[in-house]
Amino acid sequence: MTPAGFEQASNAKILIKHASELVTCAGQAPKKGASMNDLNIIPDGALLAENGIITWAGATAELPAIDETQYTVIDAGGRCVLPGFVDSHTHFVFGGYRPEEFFWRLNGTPYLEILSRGGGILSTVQATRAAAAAELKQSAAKRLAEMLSMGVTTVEGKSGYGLDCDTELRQLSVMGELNQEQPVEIVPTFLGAHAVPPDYKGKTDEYVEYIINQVLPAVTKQGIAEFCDVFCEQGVFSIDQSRKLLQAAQNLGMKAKLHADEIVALGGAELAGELKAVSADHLLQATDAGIAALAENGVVATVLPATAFCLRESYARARTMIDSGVPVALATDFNPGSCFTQSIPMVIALAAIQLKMTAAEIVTALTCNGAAAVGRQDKIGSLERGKQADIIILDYPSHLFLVYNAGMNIVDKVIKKGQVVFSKSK
Ligand SMILES: N=CN[C@@H](CCC(=O)O)C(=O)O
Ligand SMILES: [Zn+2]
Repeated sequence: MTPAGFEQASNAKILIKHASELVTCAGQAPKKGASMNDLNIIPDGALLAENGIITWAGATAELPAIDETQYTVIDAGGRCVLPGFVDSHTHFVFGGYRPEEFFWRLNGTPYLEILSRGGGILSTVQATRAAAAAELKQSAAKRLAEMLSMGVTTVEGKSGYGLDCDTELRQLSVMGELNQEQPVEIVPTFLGAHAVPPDYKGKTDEYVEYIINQVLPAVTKQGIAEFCDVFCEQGVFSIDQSRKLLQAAQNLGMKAKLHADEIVALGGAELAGELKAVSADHLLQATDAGIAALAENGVVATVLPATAFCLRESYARARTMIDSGVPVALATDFNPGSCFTQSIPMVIALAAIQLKMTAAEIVTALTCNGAAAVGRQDKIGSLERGKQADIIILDYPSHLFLVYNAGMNIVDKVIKKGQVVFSKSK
């Protein structure tokens, strides 16, 4: 496995030809309802890119006349080519680990009980506060490299393990630096309202005021987060507290996301609709009314089946969401507690088997709908003229193998902005 140097010239020209399937995912994004099955596949497809941007996509037989010696030429040799995956919900910058918690949960201690006893998220907060930026950066870089090898070309990353101004800013600036230094594009999200820190125990309203009055302004002043998120959950942040915080963030120009209806049906999906949040995530317990609110307001439902699996909870009703016209994205939720896996193959397997999504819907959910969940659908998520050349080449001829070769990583090559940044084969 050879991750090629990201520092290579980005003005390189690249030609990919003879893709058995060029899965373009072209068209309006996000896709919803039946259109989530529209992958717009070009058989025996080809693609040209220059300066990191796709200039042409079509059938190999119709390639424009070009001087191939000026291009990096990749013959896909009858394999499937598709847009890079967007992992639109992760918490990949953190200190410490919590393996013991996984087993407490398996033995019956609920996730929220561990948190209310001062463990869970709060134990990662302690470890993250104690970690220097360089240490956080080193472990995060390794996690990004693992994601890249599974075809992830863009990842959303959340703060939320500081719960104080300094550490939240440190997590976000680590993401900013990594964004410049390695190929996986990072979309930073401020999650200061991830839990109530010990010094504010029993004073959640005061903590929300602290976030609104002190931390949010510092984050926006530095311009280091695009989204603001909140863990809207029973015993964590209420609907009213979440609304107040997200409205304050929206007033400062940030876009909203919510951890919604994960453990308890609190009405987070309805709040996401009311606020016209970009995405509502988890949604294991979302009600019919909540799903209707997402559909009416075009909120992307980011479904995280690996978390439900690791928590042994019932899965989000992705089928109902799709059939109700909600644009659905899939993501890993990689974090040190509820879901310590960045495995895209696992997410795909769970989506097919447990969420009953089709292979095409899964590809849509991980590409153009994932792009919409991070507000970048105009730049990434599909292979069409004008979009960024973020591309995956599989080991096999069809996207169906992503599901069929259950739980396996079948990504052979990853191209980011027109450069080969990961290659399993020569
Ligand atoms: N549920 C809230 N936040 C994370 C878990 C964070 C943690 O347990 O460290 C999630 O999305 O699953
Ligand atoms: Zn999360």
